[in-house]
This record gives sequence, C-alpha cells and structure tokens, in this order.
Amino acid sequence: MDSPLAIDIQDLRKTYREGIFRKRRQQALRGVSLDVRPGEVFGLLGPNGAGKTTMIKILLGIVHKSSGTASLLGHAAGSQISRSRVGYLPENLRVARHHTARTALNFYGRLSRMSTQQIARRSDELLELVGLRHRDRESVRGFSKGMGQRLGLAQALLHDPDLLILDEPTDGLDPLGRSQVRDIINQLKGQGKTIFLNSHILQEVETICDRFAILAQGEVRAIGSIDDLRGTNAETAATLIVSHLPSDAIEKLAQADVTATTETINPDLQRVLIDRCPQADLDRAVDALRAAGASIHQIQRGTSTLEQIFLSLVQPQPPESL
Ligand SMILES: Nc1ncnc2c1ncn2[C@@H]1O[C@H](COP(=O)(O)OP(=O)(O)OP(=O)(O)O)[C@@H](O)[C@H]1O
Repeated sequence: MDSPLAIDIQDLRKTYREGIFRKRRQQALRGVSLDVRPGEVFGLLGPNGAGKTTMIKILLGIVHKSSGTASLLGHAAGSQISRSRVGYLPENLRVARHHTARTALNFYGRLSRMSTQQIARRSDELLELVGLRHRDRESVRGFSKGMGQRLGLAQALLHDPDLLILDEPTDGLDPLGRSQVRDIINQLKGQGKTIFLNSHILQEVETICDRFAILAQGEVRAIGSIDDLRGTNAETAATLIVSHLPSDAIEKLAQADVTATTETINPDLQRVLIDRCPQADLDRAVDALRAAGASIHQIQRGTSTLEQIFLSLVQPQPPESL
C-alpha cells in the first residue's frame, strides 16, 4: 500500500470574524489545495498576509478551519495522532533563559511525556546533529541566534516526528547560521523526514526545497518544482540577438505593446531584452522587429529564478476584506 501524503489539503478555507459582533470578516484562505509527498522538502512561500501562518496553525490544530479538509500523514490535522507525528519549530522560539541546551531538551521532552531515558538518548543524538554536543551545558543566555535556532530544531525533533513544520527556520541568521540550518535540513531529508517550511528568503528556499507552493491572498498561485514553475510561468524573460536593428526599434516595439531595452554587442549585432515576456509578447516583438527590417539571429529564453517567478505571480494588490 502507498504511504499516505505527508500533508493533504483540499479546498481549505478560513474566514476570521472580527469586531464586536464578529461581523467583520477576513478571508485568510480561499479554497487552498496542496499536497506534500513523504520525504520531500516543501517550501510555502507568499507575501505578508498571504495566509501562510493560518495554514500552518490549521495543520497544527491551533486554529479551526472554516471548511475543506487538511490531513497530516493520513490523519486529520489537529488530531492527537497527527500531532504526535509532527515536530514544529515556531518563528522566534524563545527558550527560557535559565536553561542550558540539555535542560531545555529535558523540559520539552517532559512536555511531550517522554521518559527520562528516551530524553537522554534523543538529546545526545540531536545535540550531535545540530552541532551543540560540546556546548550542551552552557546557558542559552550566551547563545547566538544561530545556536538558538539549532536548539529549536533539536526541540522540534525530540519525539522523532516524521514530519517537520518549520516557520522561517533561517530568519535573522547570518550566512554561516543559514548554511548550518540548511545542512541540518539536508541531513534530515537524508533520514527520510518530510519537511514543510515557510520562508521569505527565496534564494535559499530555491536551493533546499524539492517543491514549492506560492500563496497570495489566500489562494495558491502556483505549485511544483522550480522547473514546473518555470514551465508554467508565462513571464520568463526573452533576449533576442539581432542585426540591422533600426534606431526607432524601441518605439516600434512599444507600438506592438512590448516594453524592451537594447544593448550593442558589436557594430553588427544588438541585443533586445524583454523582461517579462509571455509567448504572445514574444510573437509580437518578432513580427515588429522583422517588419522594421531587423534580422533575428537568436532568441534566448531566460531561466527565471524563484524570486522572479514569485514576483511575477504575486503582484501587490490592495488588501481585500468582505
Ligand atoms: N487572528 C486573526 N484574526 C483576524 N484576522 C487574522 C487573524 N490572523 C490572521 N488574520 C488575517 O488573515 C490574513 C492572513 O494572515 P496570515 O498571518 O495567515 O498571513 P501570513 O502569510 O502568515 O503573513 P506573514 O508573512 O506576514 O506572517 C491576513 O489578512 C491577516 O490580517
């Protein structure tokens, strides 16, 4: 039998009700569907207010959904059994300052009703994994942000969950701290864990995630691997290498509704750059340039970065409430 999806969300909706008579409504999720497969590292991306935290809170059973379904590892989100198999690293986890790394893990382990022996054994493994084995008796007061975040990861992993939900795991870390957290995520993936993370640092997410969902205004705008997103993203840049480019080429392109810039490569060749260029724009640009007497030698389609795709899918819009 196939193992169940790590996360399965279908037509999930959440409307917050605010105000004295709870009359003001804010639709945070408007029919979101997505799936996370076992063993993958999945990135949830979206601008502020997109609904990411709301989704994570529903998955953890902290917030009730309005409608739709959400399950983790085949069990309803929020159920006792799904909670027991999920580890969570909240954004800015604050460990009480009187703790050392070891006493903090002891504290969290007892909260999860683990036995003293289990806690001791897991703490040894995890402190090793997160690189705090030799600093486990120091007060967390002296910890750097990166060390604190690594301790947070150890806390999330204590009960050996199959699925890890990480809220902004590298936020506020320096490049070294980010790379350490990235290495830990890769090791966990190697151990077969599923990781669902939410991050604003797109370059980083691009390097560690297998697939992504881009959420905006409570809706999924795109879902898939970076190659899938490049394929479905109609706004990829285009570069045309041309000769005999007329001096009024930019105006001719503007008349064809295409915004472009040009660069000279050598006395015979020019480059025409079109930043966001759906196929229809490219077709019109080619027609306009040829009609103006230019000769097209080459057309290059740029490979968009995750950030470019994100920006093309998430245009700023005024906040909407019902
Ligand atoms: N408890 C709440 N009561 C009312 N509205 C809320 C509540 N929590 C979130 N919202 C609204 O729901 C929408 C989605 O918010 P959410 O915090 O889920 O977005 P987000 O993508 O996590 O944003 P950010 O990146 O800023 O954390 C926003 O319009 C927000 O104002």
